[in-house]
Amino acid sequence: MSQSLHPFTPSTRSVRSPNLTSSPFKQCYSSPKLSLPINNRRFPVTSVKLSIRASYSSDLDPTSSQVLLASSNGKSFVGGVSSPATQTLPSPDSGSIEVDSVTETELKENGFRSTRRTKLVCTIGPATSGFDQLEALAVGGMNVARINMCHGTREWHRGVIERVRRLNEEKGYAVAIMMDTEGSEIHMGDLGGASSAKAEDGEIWTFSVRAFNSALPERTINVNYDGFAEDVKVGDELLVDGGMVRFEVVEKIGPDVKCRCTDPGLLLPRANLTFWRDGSLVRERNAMLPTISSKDWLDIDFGIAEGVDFIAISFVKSAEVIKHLKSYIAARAHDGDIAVIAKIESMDSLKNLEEIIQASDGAMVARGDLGAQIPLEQVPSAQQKIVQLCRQLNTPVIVASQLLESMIEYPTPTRAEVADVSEAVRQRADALMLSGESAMGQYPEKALAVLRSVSLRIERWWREEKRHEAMELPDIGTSFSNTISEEICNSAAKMANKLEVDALFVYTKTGHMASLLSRCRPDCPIFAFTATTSARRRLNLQWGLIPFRLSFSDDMESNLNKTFSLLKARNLIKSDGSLRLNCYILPHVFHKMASRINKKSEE
Ligand SMILES: Nc1ncnc2c1ncn2[C@@H]1O[C@H](COP(=O)(O)OP(=O)(O)OP(=O)(O)O)[C@@H](O)[C@H]1O
Ligand SMILES: CC(=O)C(=O)O
Ligand SMILES: [K+]
Ligand SMILES: [Mg+2]
Repeated sequence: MSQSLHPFTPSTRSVRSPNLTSSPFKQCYSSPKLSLPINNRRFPVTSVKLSIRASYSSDLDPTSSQVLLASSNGKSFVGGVSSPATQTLPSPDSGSIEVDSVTETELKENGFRSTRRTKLVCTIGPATSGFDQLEALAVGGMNVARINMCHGTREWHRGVIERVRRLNEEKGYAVAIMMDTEGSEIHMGDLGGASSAKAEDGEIWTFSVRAFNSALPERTINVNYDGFAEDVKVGDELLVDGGMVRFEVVEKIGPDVKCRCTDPGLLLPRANLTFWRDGSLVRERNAMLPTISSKDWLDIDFGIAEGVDFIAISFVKSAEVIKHLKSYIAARAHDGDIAVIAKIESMDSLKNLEEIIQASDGAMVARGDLGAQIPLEQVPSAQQKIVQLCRQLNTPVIVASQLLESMIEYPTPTRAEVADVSEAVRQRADALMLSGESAMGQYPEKALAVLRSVSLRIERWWREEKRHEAMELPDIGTSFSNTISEEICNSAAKMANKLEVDALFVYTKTGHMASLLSRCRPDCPIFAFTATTSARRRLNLQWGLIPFRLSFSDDMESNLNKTFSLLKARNLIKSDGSLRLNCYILPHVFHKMASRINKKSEE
């Protein structure tokens, strides 16, 4: 057998764990190759001494997460590709491993190191809600399907959720579902059922808060916010969708506001409205509207009942609302957690950015509305800042809106759009999102293919040319055990880059260790083995993680044996065992070392 294992241990053998005596660990311990960076600035011995006692007595379960690096010499993949559609899926019992069939194909075709790291979110609308259309997106690399509660009925969304779930079950995908709330900002009504309306230069349109029982009169738009007619003034500028269409307020007649179109364009149902006075956004009483409206709460109940994986909250203003929603979900969601995503799309959210990101399980740079609230030229720097901060605070981040806007109508993107997508990938956002391109565009699959190919190309470029500037990652652990996890992941990622290994393996119950590894953005993909289907789906949003579902125990040796035999059985590694493991890292090895050092210094 050509398999050889080299552990990541100090040169002394006395740290050997008593239960690690049989194959494959025997071999590991016979040829230790690496020495532990004990003097590493990031893992000072003194801090180990100070806090080691606390770590055993408190929340740390040294075996709850385990990290391993794997290398295959780039040759250990078997070429045979099984079609996702025809593959027989193992049942989710303890003797099986589940991985997304698209990823599996990609791993077999391209090798571990060439898998896509940037995750892709597609908004599902009329253009993509059918089973076959959803399947085409799944095949094309959709990791998360987003449903926007601004549009459609709950019944309609329920149908989408059911189809995505069926797709996952029948065809072996792991597409997660994100529900996006409407929020209570001002928006237009649904255009009386029309899919769009064209506003021409100079035309007079009526924006009204009246309820119309019959059909809407011509050139009339319903506004959802009762205070609208009172709050606007003659001379104000009215921006639809952040400036896609512009009007000037010319007259107010009771509940009706007459406006002249100054920038013509297409009005879409439920488009967002903002009004500006003397160059500033007017935020009258609407600033007092709740972040989560009564309709949103009903939608949230719906999302919990349907077991969605993520709930994205529109127009978040502070961390309070996120905390409130998380406790609401914790009290109600029985089937695993639902992650809460804060949409950064208002001035308030920028003001309270750090506390919002701290409180959330994820964030979205919602550039559509953000660009209506701050000057457009400030959106790129806001994006960069949000993406960086999210990574520093270990919160996954999605870059959303208008990435490939022209592809709603045309089959190829503009060069500028490709450059925009590249920039988001280069910033190493966790995920990119399609909105109208996939919801109601003419070329949803093509748009997704562009996101995929640009992501792959930029990621490769950056690996090959080492373009990435190192980002200072601040310590975020709030307890000693968290700090240990963090340091282990930082070191593992560093080693993985240096040794050019093919993958990092992490066994993680909650996904926390996996996300700490993802935060380091290593050069190789991270195989995250997790015990539940819901945790696996949630990991789908994070950069570089390849989530597997696998039942595992606290016995690392049996986990590894099981993982390798299951990966071999799936043809993900060669059956002759030629996958070479360069090294592995186990938290309890660190702990043993730490306690030894502790003892020694006491002697
Ligand atoms: N479920 C749906 N039913 C009908 N049309 C939809 C649906 N979802 C999206 N769309 C269409 O796709 C467009 C873009 O979708 P997206 O979800 O990005 O809308 P948005 O209203 O701009 O987003 P947000 O309200 O979150 O800022 C929408 O303006 C709408 O026309
Ligand atoms: C996605 C979203 O809500 C926005 O861009 O405004
Ligand atoms: K929304
Ligand atoms: Mg928005």
